[in-house]
Amino acid sequence: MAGVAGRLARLWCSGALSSPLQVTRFPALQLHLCGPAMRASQKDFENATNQVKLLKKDPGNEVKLKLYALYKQATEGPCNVPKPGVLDFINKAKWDAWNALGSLPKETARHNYVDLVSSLSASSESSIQVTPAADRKQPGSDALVVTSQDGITTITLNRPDKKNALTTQMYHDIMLALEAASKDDSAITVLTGNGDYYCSGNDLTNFTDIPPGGVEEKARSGAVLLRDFVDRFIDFPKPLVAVVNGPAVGISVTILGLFDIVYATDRATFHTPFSHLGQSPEGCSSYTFPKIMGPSKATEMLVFGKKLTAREACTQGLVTEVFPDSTFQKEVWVRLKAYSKLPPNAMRISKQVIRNTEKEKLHAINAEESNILRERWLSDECMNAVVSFLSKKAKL
Ligand SMILES: CCCC/C=C/CC(=O)SCCNC(=O)CCNC(=O)[C@H](O)C(C)(C)COP(=O)(O)OP(=O)(O)OC[C@H]1O[C@@H](n2cnc3c(N)ncnc32)[C@H](O)[C@@H]1OP(=O)(O)O
Repeated sequence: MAGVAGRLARLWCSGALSSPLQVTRFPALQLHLCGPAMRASQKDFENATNQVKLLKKDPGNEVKLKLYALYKQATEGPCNVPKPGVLDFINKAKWDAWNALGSLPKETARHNYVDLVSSLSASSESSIQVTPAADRKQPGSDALVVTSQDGITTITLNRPDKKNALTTQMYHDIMLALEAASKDDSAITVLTGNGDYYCSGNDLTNFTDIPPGGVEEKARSGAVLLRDFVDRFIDFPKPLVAVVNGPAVGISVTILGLFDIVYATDRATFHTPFSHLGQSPEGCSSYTFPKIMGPSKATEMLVFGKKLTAREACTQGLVTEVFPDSTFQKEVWVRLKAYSKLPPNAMRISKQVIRNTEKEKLHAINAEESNILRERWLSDECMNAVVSFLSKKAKL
């Protein structure tokens, strides 16, 4: 290592690496420096296919056809299926668009697709980062989108029409995403939401999917899932940042105590209405919240369900910094990009020094909270609250 570092230092001082032109003399370095503008890799392409799902504005039929055609050309080559009948308008329009690309090489189609998506992302004022290359298995559904760029892996909750409520599948997908992010080459991992909410907590319809073993079995498997889910946050080895883009409810609030940084828009609120729902705290909040804000403020939140504004949450130490909504995305991502350039191993080790002494305790607390919740889920208080929400009688 010292030899490589020394050689690089000498090259740098001699000016050999100071000009972009001269970089071409070092093919290994060139590999790292060529971005989508020069050549769209398979990873860039995969990432662009994910970015499309996060576009805020509908790009219109013409662009959608163009995207479709380029995608097909990039993945399957020239149009190779029979022309649909004239009355099959939609499929015929798609076929025409694909066929019109003729023998365009797959690589060029891939490149054009990445370019087109990138221009759409820039113009859609997306609240989501423009993010190429992610070398990972994508989650099982569009409800979670994972992207990687500039040393940051971003896990985005993407069910804006349901206020990003967490389905059982999403818990599993978040765990997989954290597992992958812990091993990838990013320095920082971010959790955020798409749309006006950060997250409305546990999807209350999860309670309606009763297995053959009945409600007891449902409560038991729910507690196992909760424990596994929270364990991943306790053990996550890299700096973990919550970019809270809007109101946060339930478990999305409680696990914030396990994050290293929490940035919030001034539009965000923080709400843990456990008593209203006949439930009890999770995500280690029974320990982290009193530690962060003192027992009485924690009681107001966790027992009485007091909803905090972003500024109140910041004063009480749950939120690191609050930004005006109008500049939130810009300011936060500029900040995170700068942090992500810091030496990753140093950041990882410093996090461990800060967090490791508490890990065992947190695991024990998580186990206890999950057990208690298993009982709560079987209570009349909880069942009535869920039925009430599902029959649209009650909201928070
Ligand atoms: C296995 C691990 C278990 C871990 C346990 C965790 C505990 C918790 O997380 S407790 C917190 C549970 N969350 C809630 O109680 C929130 C319930 N939602 C609401 O009170 C409201 O929807 C809202 C205050 C979040 C938003 O109200 P608003 O009027 O702005 O929008 P809505 O029209 O109500 O919502 C739009 C749409 O989204 C659906 N939805 C929102 N939140 C949830 C949710 N948590 N579960 C299921 N569905 C949710 C809502 O029903 C609407 O759907 P429709 O458009 O189809 O009616």
